Amino acid sequence: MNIINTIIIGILILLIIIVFKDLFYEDRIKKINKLIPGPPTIPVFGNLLQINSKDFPKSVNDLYEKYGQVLRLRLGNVEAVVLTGGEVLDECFNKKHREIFKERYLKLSRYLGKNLNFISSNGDNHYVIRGVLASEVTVRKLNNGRIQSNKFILEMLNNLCKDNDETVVKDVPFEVKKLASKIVLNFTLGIEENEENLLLIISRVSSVFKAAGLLLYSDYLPILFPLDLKSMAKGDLISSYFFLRDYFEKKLESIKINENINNEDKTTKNNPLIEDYYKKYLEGSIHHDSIILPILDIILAGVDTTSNTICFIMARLINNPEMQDKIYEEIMRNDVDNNSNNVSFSDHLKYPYIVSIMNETYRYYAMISITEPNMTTEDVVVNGYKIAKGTAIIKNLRGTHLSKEFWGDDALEFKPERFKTQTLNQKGLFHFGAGPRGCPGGRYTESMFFTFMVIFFKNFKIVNPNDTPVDDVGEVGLAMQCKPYNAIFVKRN
Ligand code: HEM
Repeated sequence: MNIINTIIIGILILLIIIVFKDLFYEDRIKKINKLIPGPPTIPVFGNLLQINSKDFPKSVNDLYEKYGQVLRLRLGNVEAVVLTGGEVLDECFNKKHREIFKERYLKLSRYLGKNLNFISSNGDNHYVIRGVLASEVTVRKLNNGRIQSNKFILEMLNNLCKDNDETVVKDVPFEVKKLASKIVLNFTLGIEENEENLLLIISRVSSVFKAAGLLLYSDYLPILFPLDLKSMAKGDLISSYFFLRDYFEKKLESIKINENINNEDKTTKNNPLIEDYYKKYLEGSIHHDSIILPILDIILAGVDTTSNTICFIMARLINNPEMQDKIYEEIMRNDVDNNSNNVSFSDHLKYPYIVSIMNETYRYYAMISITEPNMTTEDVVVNGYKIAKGTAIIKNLRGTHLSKEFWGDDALEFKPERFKTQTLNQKGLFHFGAGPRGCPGGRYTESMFFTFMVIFFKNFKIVNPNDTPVDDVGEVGLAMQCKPYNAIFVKRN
Protein backbone atom coordinates (compact mmCIF):
# COMPACT_ATOMS: atom_id res chain seq x y z
CA MET A 1 0.00 0.00 0.00
CA ASN A 2 2.83 2.32 0.94
CA ILE A 3 4.51 1.69 -2.39
CA ILE A 4 1.31 2.49 -4.33
CA ASN A 5 0.84 5.70 -2.35
CA THR A 6 4.43 6.69 -3.03
CA ILE A 7 3.98 6.07 -6.77
CA ILE A 8 0.75 8.10 -6.89
CA ILE A 9 2.32 10.95 -4.95
CA GLY A 10 5.37 10.78 -7.24
CA ILE A 11 3.20 11.00 -10.36
CA LEU A 12 1.22 13.91 -8.92
CA ILE A 13 4.38 15.79 -8.05
CA LEU A 14 5.71 15.15 -11.56
CA LEU A 15 2.48 16.45 -13.11
CA ILE A 16 2.54 19.56 -10.94
CA ILE A 17 6.17 20.20 -11.94
CA ILE A 18 5.31 19.76 -15.66
CA VAL A 19 2.30 22.12 -15.41
CA PHE A 20 4.27 24.73 -13.46
CA LYS A 21 7.19 24.48 -15.82
CA ASP A 22 4.85 25.03 -18.75
CA LEU A 23 3.15 27.97 -17.02
CA PHE A 24 6.22 29.83 -15.81
CA TYR A 25 9.22 28.73 -17.86
CA GLU A 26 9.69 29.97 -21.39
CA ASP A 27 12.33 28.46 -23.65
CA ARG A 28 13.83 30.59 -26.42
CA ILE A 29 11.33 29.50 -29.10
CA LYS A 30 8.35 30.20 -26.90
CA LYS A 31 9.70 33.62 -25.87
CA ILE A 32 10.03 34.68 -29.51
CA ASN A 33 6.91 33.04 -30.94
CA LYS A 34 4.51 34.21 -28.21
CA LEU A 35 4.19 37.57 -29.97
CA ILE A 36 2.65 35.89 -33.04
CA PRO A 37 -1.19 35.90 -32.97
CA GLY A 38 -2.80 32.59 -32.09
CA PRO A 39 -5.38 30.98 -29.80
CA PRO A 40 -4.72 30.87 -26.03
CA THR A 41 -2.92 27.75 -24.86
CA ILE A 42 -3.38 25.48 -21.85
CA PRO A 43 -0.48 23.91 -19.95
CA VAL A 44 1.13 20.78 -21.41
CA PHE A 45 -1.37 20.38 -24.29
CA GLY A 46 -1.02 23.90 -25.73
CA ASN A 47 -3.66 24.07 -28.49
CA LEU A 48 -3.69 20.35 -29.15
CA LEU A 49 -7.14 19.76 -27.70
CA GLN A 50 -8.63 22.54 -29.87
CA ILE A 51 -7.72 20.59 -33.01
CA ASN A 52 -10.19 18.12 -34.47
CA SER A 53 -7.95 15.08 -35.02
CA LYS A 54 -10.22 13.84 -37.84
CA ASP A 55 -10.09 17.13 -39.72
CA PHE A 56 -6.78 18.80 -38.93
CA PRO A 57 -6.91 20.96 -42.12
CA LYS A 58 -10.30 22.42 -41.21
CA SER A 59 -9.22 23.24 -37.65
CA VAL A 60 -6.11 24.94 -39.03
CA ASN A 61 -8.15 26.88 -41.58
CA ASP A 62 -10.73 28.02 -39.00
CA LEU A 63 -7.87 29.38 -36.91
CA TYR A 64 -6.36 31.17 -39.92
CA GLU A 65 -9.71 32.90 -40.48
CA LYS A 66 -9.64 34.13 -36.88
CA TYR A 67 -5.94 34.96 -36.40
CA GLY A 68 -4.58 35.72 -39.87
CA GLN A 69 -1.93 34.68 -42.36
CA VAL A 70 0.84 34.05 -39.80
CA LEU A 71 -0.63 32.10 -36.91
CA ARG A 72 1.08 30.54 -33.91
CA LEU A 73 0.04 27.19 -32.51
CA ARG A 74 1.53 25.33 -29.59
CA LEU A 75 0.92 21.67 -30.31
CA GLY A 76 1.91 19.80 -27.16
CA ASN A 77 5.59 20.55 -26.82
CA VAL A 78 6.06 21.61 -30.46
CA GLU A 79 6.01 25.28 -31.45
CA ALA A 80 4.29 25.57 -34.83
CA VAL A 81 3.39 28.41 -37.17
CA VAL A 82 0.77 28.12 -39.90
CA LEU A 83 1.31 30.20 -43.03
CA THR A 84 -1.60 31.01 -45.33
CA GLY A 85 -1.67 32.99 -48.57
CA GLY A 86 0.42 33.37 -51.69
CA GLU A 87 2.49 36.31 -50.49
CA VAL A 88 3.77 34.78 -47.26
CA LEU A 89 4.29 31.35 -48.85
CA ASP A 90 6.20 32.91 -51.73
CA GLU A 91 8.30 35.03 -49.39
CA CYS A 92 9.23 32.06 -47.22
CA PHE A 93 9.53 29.20 -49.65
CA ASN A 94 10.32 30.67 -53.04
CA LYS A 95 12.03 34.01 -52.56
CA LYS A 96 13.61 35.72 -49.56
CA HIS A 97 13.88 32.99 -46.94
CA ARG A 98 13.97 29.86 -49.12
CA GLU A 99 17.02 28.34 -47.38
CA ILE A 100 15.63 28.89 -43.86
CA PHE A 101 12.53 26.83 -44.67
CA LYS A 102 14.25 23.97 -46.50
CA GLU A 103 14.42 21.24 -43.85
CA ARG A 104 11.53 18.82 -43.43
CA TYR A 105 10.35 18.35 -39.85
CA LEU A 106 9.00 14.85 -39.75
CA LYS A 107 7.19 13.79 -36.67
CA LEU A 108 8.08 10.85 -34.49
CA SER A 109 5.23 8.50 -35.24
CA ARG A 110 5.61 8.86 -38.99
CA TYR A 111 9.32 8.35 -38.82
CA LEU A 112 9.04 5.13 -40.75
CA GLY A 113 11.43 5.89 -43.55
CA LYS A 114 14.52 5.80 -41.29
CA ASN A 115 15.48 9.28 -42.50
CA LEU A 116 16.47 7.66 -45.79
CA ASN A 117 13.28 8.02 -47.81
CA PHE A 118 12.11 11.01 -49.81
CA ILE A 119 9.80 12.76 -47.43
CA SER A 120 11.81 12.56 -44.18
CA SER A 121 15.43 12.85 -45.26
CA ASN A 122 17.30 16.16 -45.24
CA GLY A 123 20.73 17.22 -46.47
CA ASP A 124 22.86 15.36 -49.05
CA ASN A 125 20.81 12.16 -49.08
CA HIS A 126 17.69 14.09 -49.94
CA TYR A 127 19.53 16.11 -52.56
CA VAL A 128 20.61 12.94 -54.43
CA ILE A 129 17.20 11.27 -54.16
CA ARG A 130 15.42 14.36 -55.46
CA GLY A 131 17.94 14.86 -58.26
CA VAL A 132 17.30 11.34 -59.59
CA LEU A 133 13.54 11.89 -59.85
CA ALA A 134 13.94 15.41 -61.24
CA SER A 135 16.20 14.20 -64.05
CA GLU A 136 13.55 11.67 -65.16
CA VAL A 137 10.63 14.10 -65.29
CA THR A 138 12.13 16.90 -67.35
CA VAL A 139 9.80 18.62 -69.82
CA ARG A 140 11.79 17.11 -72.69
CA LYS A 141 11.42 13.55 -71.42
CA LEU A 142 7.74 14.01 -70.61
CA ASN A 143 7.12 15.47 -74.07
CA ASN A 144 8.69 12.31 -75.43
CA GLY A 145 6.28 10.09 -73.49
CA ARG A 146 8.56 9.26 -70.53
CA ILE A 147 5.73 8.02 -68.31
CA GLN A 148 3.82 6.29 -71.11
CA SER A 149 0.48 7.60 -69.84
CA ASN A 150 -1.10 7.52 -73.34
CA LYS A 151 -0.57 3.78 -73.62
CA PHE A 152 -2.09 3.03 -70.22
CA ILE A 153 -5.03 5.43 -70.67
CA LEU A 154 -5.99 3.86 -74.01
CA GLU A 155 -5.58 0.38 -72.55
CA MET A 156 -7.90 1.27 -69.67
CA LEU A 157 -10.57 2.69 -72.00
CA ASN A 158 -10.37 -0.32 -74.34
CA ASN A 159 -10.64 -2.76 -71.45
CA LEU A 160 -13.54 -0.97 -69.85
CA CYS A 161 -15.59 -0.15 -72.91
CA LYS A 162 -14.55 -2.73 -75.55
CA ASP A 163 -16.81 -2.12 -78.56
CA ASN A 164 -19.79 -0.83 -76.61
CA ASP A 165 -21.21 2.57 -77.45
CA GLU A 166 -22.27 3.07 -73.84
CA THR A 167 -20.70 1.43 -70.81
CA VAL A 168 -21.78 1.74 -67.22
CA VAL A 169 -18.53 1.96 -65.27
CA LYS A 170 -18.85 0.99 -61.63
CA ASP A 171 -16.69 2.88 -59.12
CA VAL A 172 -14.89 5.24 -61.48
CA PRO A 173 -12.39 6.36 -58.77
CA PHE A 174 -11.24 2.79 -58.37
CA GLU A 175 -10.64 2.41 -62.14
CA VAL A 176 -8.67 5.66 -62.17
CA LYS A 177 -6.58 4.48 -59.19
CA LYS A 178 -5.77 1.33 -61.13
CA LEU A 179 -4.64 3.47 -64.05
CA ALA A 180 -2.49 5.72 -61.83
CA SER A 181 -0.92 2.67 -60.15
CA LYS A 182 -0.07 1.05 -63.47
CA ILE A 183 1.62 4.21 -64.74
CA VAL A 184 3.64 4.78 -61.58
CA LEU A 185 4.65 1.10 -61.17
CA ASN A 186 5.87 1.05 -64.75
CA PHE A 187 7.78 4.32 -64.22
CA THR A 188 9.42 3.37 -60.94
CA LEU A 189 9.89 -0.41 -61.08
CA GLY A 190 9.24 -1.27 -64.73
CA ILE A 191 6.64 -3.86 -63.74
CA GLU A 192 3.05 -4.60 -64.73
CA GLU A 193 1.12 -6.23 -61.91
CA ASN A 194 -1.85 -8.56 -62.30
CA GLU A 195 -5.30 -7.44 -61.19
CA GLU A 196 -5.06 -9.17 -57.80
CA ASN A 197 -1.75 -7.54 -56.82
CA LEU A 198 -2.89 -4.16 -58.10
CA LEU A 199 -5.94 -4.38 -55.83
CA LEU A 200 -3.69 -5.09 -52.86
CA ILE A 201 -1.38 -2.19 -53.65
CA ILE A 202 -4.24 0.26 -54.19
CA SER A 203 -6.00 -0.61 -50.96
CA ARG A 204 -2.75 -0.31 -48.96
CA VAL A 205 -1.81 3.00 -50.59
CA SER A 206 -5.31 4.36 -49.84
CA SER A 207 -5.05 3.21 -46.22
CA VAL A 208 -1.75 5.03 -45.75
CA PHE A 209 -3.03 8.20 -47.39
CA LYS A 210 -6.33 8.25 -45.52
CA ALA A 211 -4.71 7.60 -42.14
CA ALA A 212 -1.78 9.95 -42.70
CA GLY A 213 -4.24 12.85 -42.99
CA LEU A 214 -5.36 12.41 -39.38
CA LEU A 215 -3.70 14.30 -36.58
CA LEU A 216 -1.60 11.98 -34.45
CA TYR A 217 -1.44 13.44 -30.93
CA SER A 218 1.81 11.66 -30.16
CA ASP A 219 3.55 13.54 -32.97
CA TYR A 220 3.36 16.49 -30.63
CA LEU A 221 3.11 14.93 -27.18
CA PRO A 222 4.61 11.42 -27.11
CA ILE A 223 2.83 10.45 -23.86
CA LEU A 224 -0.46 10.64 -25.77
CA PHE A 225 0.53 7.67 -27.95
CA PRO A 226 -2.27 5.48 -26.48
CA LEU A 227 -4.81 7.99 -27.86
CA ASP A 228 -3.42 7.41 -31.37
CA LEU A 229 -3.47 3.64 -31.25
CA LYS A 230 -7.15 3.47 -32.14
CA SER A 231 -6.95 5.76 -35.16
CA MET A 232 -3.71 4.17 -36.36
CA ALA A 233 -5.14 0.66 -36.07
CA LYS A 234 -8.37 1.72 -37.76
CA GLY A 235 -6.50 3.30 -40.63
CA ASP A 236 -3.92 0.51 -40.83
CA LEU A 237 -1.26 3.18 -41.24
CA ILE A 238 1.74 1.28 -39.90
CA SER A 239 0.80 -2.18 -41.16
CA SER A 240 0.01 -0.86 -44.66
CA TYR A 241 3.29 1.04 -44.82
CA PHE A 242 5.29 -2.03 -43.82
CA PHE A 243 3.29 -4.22 -46.16
CA LEU A 244 4.15 -1.96 -49.10
CA ARG A 245 7.78 -1.64 -48.06
CA ASP A 246 8.19 -5.42 -47.87
CA TYR A 247 6.28 -5.91 -51.12
CA PHE A 248 8.54 -3.54 -53.06
CA GLU A 249 11.68 -4.91 -51.38
CA LYS A 250 10.76 -8.33 -52.75
CA LYS A 251 10.28 -6.78 -56.17
CA LEU A 252 13.74 -5.25 -55.92
CA GLU A 253 15.20 -8.73 -55.44
CA SER A 254 13.23 -10.20 -58.32
CA ILE A 255 13.89 -7.34 -60.71
CA LYS A 256 17.60 -8.30 -60.74
CA ILE A 257 18.84 -4.93 -61.79
CA ASN A 258 21.24 -4.99 -64.66
CA GLU A 259 24.73 -4.40 -63.23
CA ASN A 260 25.83 -2.82 -66.50
CA ILE A 261 23.52 0.15 -66.27
CA ASN A 262 26.51 2.41 -65.69
CA ASN A 263 27.45 1.98 -69.32
CA GLU A 264 24.00 2.37 -70.84
CA ASP A 265 22.88 5.42 -72.72
CA LYS A 266 20.23 6.95 -70.46
CA THR A 267 19.24 9.57 -73.01
CA THR A 268 17.46 7.07 -75.21
CA LYS A 269 16.15 4.54 -72.71
CA ASN A 270 13.15 4.72 -70.39
CA ASN A 271 14.70 2.60 -67.68
CA PRO A 272 12.69 2.24 -64.49
CA LEU A 273 13.64 4.75 -61.84
CA ILE A 274 14.85 2.04 -59.48
CA GLU A 275 17.84 1.45 -61.74
CA ASP A 276 18.92 5.05 -61.22
CA TYR A 277 18.66 4.70 -57.45
CA TYR A 278 20.56 1.43 -57.63
CA LYS A 279 23.26 3.12 -59.64
CA LYS A 280 23.56 5.87 -57.01
CA TYR A 281 23.90 3.16 -54.37
CA LEU A 282 26.71 1.47 -56.36
CA GLU A 283 28.45 4.84 -56.65
CA GLY A 284 28.22 5.18 -52.86
CA SER A 285 26.07 8.32 -52.90
CA ILE A 286 23.11 6.77 -51.08
CA HIS A 287 22.48 4.13 -48.44
CA HIS A 288 21.10 0.73 -49.53
CA ASP A 289 17.70 1.55 -47.95
CA SER A 290 17.53 4.63 -50.15
CA ILE A 291 17.05 2.43 -53.21
CA ILE A 292 13.58 1.26 -52.24
CA LEU A 293 12.31 3.77 -49.65
CA PRO A 294 12.17 6.76 -52.05
CA ILE A 295 10.43 4.53 -54.60
CA LEU A 296 7.82 3.69 -51.97
CA ASP A 297 7.29 7.41 -51.28
CA ILE A 298 6.96 8.16 -54.98
CA ILE A 299 4.37 5.42 -55.43
CA LEU A 300 2.48 6.57 -52.33
CA ALA A 301 2.67 10.24 -53.30
CA GLY A 302 2.00 9.63 -56.98
CA VAL A 303 -1.02 7.30 -56.99
CA ASP A 304 -3.47 8.84 -54.58
CA THR A 305 -2.91 12.48 -55.52
CA THR A 306 -3.12 12.11 -59.30
CA SER A 307 -6.05 9.69 -59.27
CA ASN A 308 -8.13 11.71 -56.82
CA THR A 309 -7.45 14.87 -58.86
CA ILE A 310 -8.78 13.20 -62.01
CA CYS A 311 -11.75 11.70 -60.14
CA PHE A 312 -12.81 15.03 -58.69
CA ILE A 313 -12.75 16.80 -62.05
CA MET A 314 -14.59 13.90 -63.72
CA ALA A 315 -17.29 14.21 -61.04
CA ARG A 316 -17.50 17.95 -61.63
CA LEU A 317 -17.74 17.47 -65.40
CA ILE A 318 -20.48 14.83 -65.06
CA ASN A 319 -22.50 17.46 -63.18
CA ASN A 320 -21.60 20.16 -65.76
CA PRO A 321 -21.93 18.61 -69.26
CA GLU A 322 -21.61 22.05 -70.89
CA MET A 323 -17.95 22.11 -69.76
CA GLN A 324 -17.43 18.73 -71.43
CA ASP A 325 -18.80 20.18 -74.68
CA LYS A 326 -16.35 23.10 -74.52
CA ILE A 327 -13.48 20.67 -73.93
CA TYR A 328 -14.60 18.55 -76.89
CA GLU A 329 -14.84 21.61 -79.17
CA GLU A 330 -11.30 22.60 -78.24
CA ILE A 331 -10.00 19.09 -78.94
CA MET A 332 -11.75 19.03 -82.32
CA ARG A 333 -10.27 22.43 -83.25
CA ASN A 334 -6.78 21.03 -82.61
CA ASP A 335 -7.41 17.59 -84.00
CA VAL A 336 -7.27 18.39 -87.70
CA ASP A 337 -5.28 15.22 -88.47
CA ASN A 338 -7.37 13.06 -86.12
CA ASN A 339 -4.31 12.15 -84.03
CA SER A 340 -5.30 13.31 -80.54
CA ASN A 341 -4.57 9.89 -79.10
CA ASN A 342 -0.90 10.67 -79.77
CA VAL A 343 -1.14 13.79 -77.66
CA SER A 344 2.08 14.98 -76.05
CA PHE A 345 2.46 17.15 -72.96
CA SER A 346 4.02 19.85 -75.18
CA ASP A 347 0.61 20.26 -76.89
CA HIS A 348 -0.90 21.77 -73.75
CA LEU A 349 -0.10 25.27 -75.02
CA LYS A 350 -2.71 24.72 -77.76
CA TYR A 351 -5.43 23.78 -75.27
CA PRO A 352 -6.11 26.91 -73.16
CA TYR A 353 -9.54 25.76 -71.98
CA ILE A 354 -8.29 22.39 -70.76
CA VAL A 355 -5.38 24.11 -69.04
CA SER A 356 -7.76 26.53 -67.29
CA ILE A 357 -9.84 23.53 -66.14
CA MET A 358 -6.65 21.92 -64.82
CA ASN A 359 -5.67 25.09 -62.94
CA GLU A 360 -9.12 25.50 -61.42
CA THR A 361 -9.11 21.81 -60.44
CA TYR A 362 -5.81 22.30 -58.63
CA ARG A 363 -7.17 25.38 -56.88
CA TYR A 364 -10.69 24.29 -56.04
CA TYR A 365 -10.02 20.72 -54.92
CA ALA A 366 -6.77 21.66 -53.09
CA MET A 367 -5.72 18.03 -52.99
CA ILE A 368 -3.17 18.33 -50.19
CA SER A 369 -4.87 20.61 -47.68
CA ILE A 370 -1.93 21.12 -45.36
CA THR A 371 1.66 19.96 -45.75
CA GLU A 372 3.97 17.94 -43.57
CA PRO A 373 5.81 20.64 -41.60
CA ASN A 374 9.13 22.21 -42.50
CA MET A 375 11.51 23.35 -39.75
CA THR A 376 13.06 26.83 -39.63
CA THR A 377 16.85 26.67 -39.44
CA GLU A 378 17.25 30.34 -38.34
CA ASP A 379 15.15 33.09 -36.78
CA VAL A 380 13.22 34.88 -39.49
CA VAL A 381 10.76 37.78 -39.81
CA VAL A 382 7.67 37.03 -41.89
CA ASN A 383 4.96 39.59 -42.53
CA GLY A 384 6.24 41.59 -39.54
CA TYR A 385 6.33 38.62 -37.11
CA LYS A 386 9.54 37.07 -35.83
CA ILE A 387 9.52 33.25 -36.02
CA ALA A 388 12.14 31.42 -33.95
CA LYS A 389 14.66 28.92 -35.27
CA GLY A 390 13.34 25.39 -34.68
CA THR A 391 9.67 26.20 -35.32
CA ALA A 392 7.58 23.69 -37.29
CA ILE A 393 5.99 25.45 -40.26
CA ILE A 394 2.71 24.21 -41.72
CA LYS A 395 1.58 25.45 -45.15
CA ASN A 396 -2.19 25.94 -45.20
CA LEU A 397 -2.71 25.20 -48.89
CA ARG A 398 -6.49 24.73 -48.76
CA GLY A 399 -6.95 28.13 -47.10
CA THR A 400 -4.56 29.69 -49.60
CA HIS A 401 -6.64 28.31 -52.47
CA LEU A 402 -10.14 28.85 -51.16
CA SER A 403 -10.09 32.00 -49.07
CA LYS A 404 -12.10 35.03 -50.23
CA GLU A 405 -9.20 37.13 -48.89
CA PHE A 406 -7.08 36.01 -51.86
CA TRP A 407 -9.60 35.01 -54.55
CA GLY A 408 -12.57 37.33 -54.05
CA ASP A 409 -16.23 36.62 -53.33
CA ASP A 410 -16.47 33.77 -55.83
CA ALA A 411 -13.60 31.84 -54.21
CA LEU A 412 -15.90 28.91 -53.45
CA GLU A 413 -17.19 28.60 -57.02
CA PHE A 414 -15.57 26.39 -59.67
CA LYS A 415 -14.77 28.91 -62.42
CA PRO A 416 -12.00 27.94 -64.89
CA GLU A 417 -12.30 31.34 -66.57
CA ARG A 418 -10.92 33.09 -63.48
CA PHE A 419 -7.46 32.41 -64.92
CA LYS A 420 -6.89 35.15 -67.45
CA THR A 421 -3.73 33.68 -68.96
CA GLN A 422 -3.79 30.01 -69.82
CA THR A 423 -0.48 28.73 -68.54
CA LEU A 424 0.10 26.10 -65.89
CA ASN A 425 1.80 27.27 -62.64
CA GLN A 426 -0.52 30.24 -62.15
CA LYS A 427 0.31 32.86 -59.51
CA GLY A 428 -1.50 32.11 -56.25
CA LEU A 429 -1.66 28.33 -56.80
CA PHE A 430 0.28 26.18 -54.33
CA HIS A 431 -1.17 22.73 -54.99
CA PHE A 432 2.36 21.30 -55.29
CA GLY A 433 3.52 23.12 -52.15
CA ALA A 434 6.47 25.45 -52.57
CA GLY A 435 10.21 25.84 -52.37
CA PRO A 436 13.01 23.28 -52.15
CA ARG A 437 10.67 20.75 -50.52
CA GLY A 438 7.82 21.38 -52.93
CA CYS A 439 6.40 18.44 -54.87
CA PRO A 440 8.95 16.92 -57.27
CA GLY A 441 6.11 15.17 -59.13
CA GLY A 442 4.45 18.31 -60.46
CA ARG A 443 5.40 17.95 -64.11
CA TYR A 444 4.71 14.20 -64.02
CA THR A 445 1.19 15.03 -62.79
CA GLU A 446 0.60 17.72 -65.38
CA SER A 447 1.72 15.46 -68.18
CA MET A 448 -0.53 12.60 -67.07
CA PHE A 449 -3.50 14.87 -66.24
CA PHE A 450 -3.31 16.71 -69.57
CA THR A 451 -3.03 13.58 -71.72
CA PHE A 452 -5.90 11.99 -69.79
CA MET A 453 -8.16 14.99 -70.42
CA VAL A 454 -7.47 15.05 -74.16
CA ILE A 455 -7.63 11.31 -74.80
CA PHE A 456 -10.67 10.69 -72.60
CA PHE A 457 -12.79 13.60 -73.83
CA LYS A 458 -11.86 13.09 -77.45
CA ASN A 459 -13.29 9.59 -77.28
CA PHE A 460 -16.01 9.77 -74.60
CA LYS A 461 -18.70 11.80 -72.91
CA ILE A 462 -19.23 10.98 -69.26
CA VAL A 463 -22.82 10.85 -68.01
CA ASN A 464 -24.50 10.47 -64.64
CA PRO A 465 -26.57 7.25 -64.45
CA ASN A 466 -28.55 8.67 -61.50
CA ASP A 467 -30.79 11.67 -60.87
CA THR A 468 -28.77 13.08 -57.99
CA PRO A 469 -25.54 14.98 -58.77
CA VAL A 470 -22.27 13.14 -58.18
CA ASP A 471 -20.69 14.01 -54.81
CA ASP A 472 -17.48 15.96 -55.42
CA VAL A 473 -16.84 17.03 -51.83
CA GLY A 474 -14.74 14.06 -50.79
CA GLU A 475 -13.25 13.04 -47.46
CA VAL A 476 -10.20 14.24 -45.59
CA GLY A 477 -6.96 12.32 -45.98
CA LEU A 478 -3.38 13.33 -46.62
CA ALA A 479 -4.80 13.87 -50.12
CA MET A 480 -8.52 14.61 -50.35
CA GLN A 481 -10.34 11.35 -51.10
CA CYS A 482 -12.99 11.25 -53.81
CA LYS A 483 -15.93 9.02 -52.87
CA PRO A 484 -16.86 6.11 -55.19
CA TYR A 485 -19.34 6.90 -57.98
CA ASN A 486 -20.63 5.19 -61.11
CA ALA A 487 -20.80 6.77 -64.56
CA ILE A 488 -21.77 6.00 -68.12
CA PHE A 489 -18.95 6.35 -70.64
CA VAL A 490 -20.61 7.26 -73.95
CA LYS A 491 -18.46 6.83 -77.06
CA ARG A 492 -18.10 9.88 -79.32
CA ASN A 493 -18.43 9.14 -83.00
C1 HEM B 1 -2.14 16.06 -58.13
C2 HEM B 1 -0.96 15.51 -57.89
C3 HEM B 1 -0.05 15.91 -56.76
C4 HEM B 1 -0.21 16.86 -55.81
C5 HEM B 1 -1.40 17.80 -55.59
C6 HEM B 1 0.98 16.84 -54.97
C7 HEM B 1 1.20 17.68 -53.91
C8 HEM B 1 2.31 17.63 -53.10
C9 HEM B 1 2.54 18.52 -51.99
C10 HEM B 1 1.63 19.66 -51.57
C11 HEM B 1 3.71 18.15 -51.41
C12 HEM B 1 4.37 18.81 -50.20
C13 HEM B 1 5.16 19.98 -50.70
C14 HEM B 1 5.61 20.94 -49.65
O1 HEM B 1 5.80 20.56 -48.49
O2 HEM B 1 5.78 22.12 -50.00
C15 HEM B 1 4.22 17.02 -52.15
C16 HEM B 1 5.39 16.36 -51.84
C17 HEM B 1 5.86 15.29 -52.56
N1 HEM B 1 5.33 14.78 -53.73
FE1 HEM B 1 3.65 15.39 -54.65
N2 HEM B 1 1.82 15.87 -55.44
C18 HEM B 1 1.25 15.28 -56.54
C19 HEM B 1 1.79 14.28 -57.32
C20 HEM B 1 3.00 13.68 -57.11
C21 HEM B 1 3.59 12.69 -57.97
C22 HEM B 1 2.97 12.20 -59.27
C23 HEM B 1 4.77 12.33 -57.40
C24 HEM B 1 5.80 11.36 -57.90
C25 HEM B 1 5.97 11.03 -59.16
C26 HEM B 1 4.92 13.09 -56.16
C27 HEM B 1 5.96 12.97 -55.28
C28 HEM B 1 6.11 13.73 -54.13
C29 HEM B 1 7.20 13.56 -53.18
C30 HEM B 1 8.29 12.50 -53.28
C31 HEM B 1 7.05 14.55 -52.19
C32 HEM B 1 7.95 14.80 -50.98
C33 HEM B 1 8.95 15.88 -51.33
C34 HEM B 1 9.91 16.27 -50.21
O3 HEM B 1 9.66 16.02 -49.05
O4 HEM B 1 10.93 16.88 -50.53
N3 HEM B 1 3.82 13.90 -56.03
N4 HEM B 1 3.36 16.73 -53.19
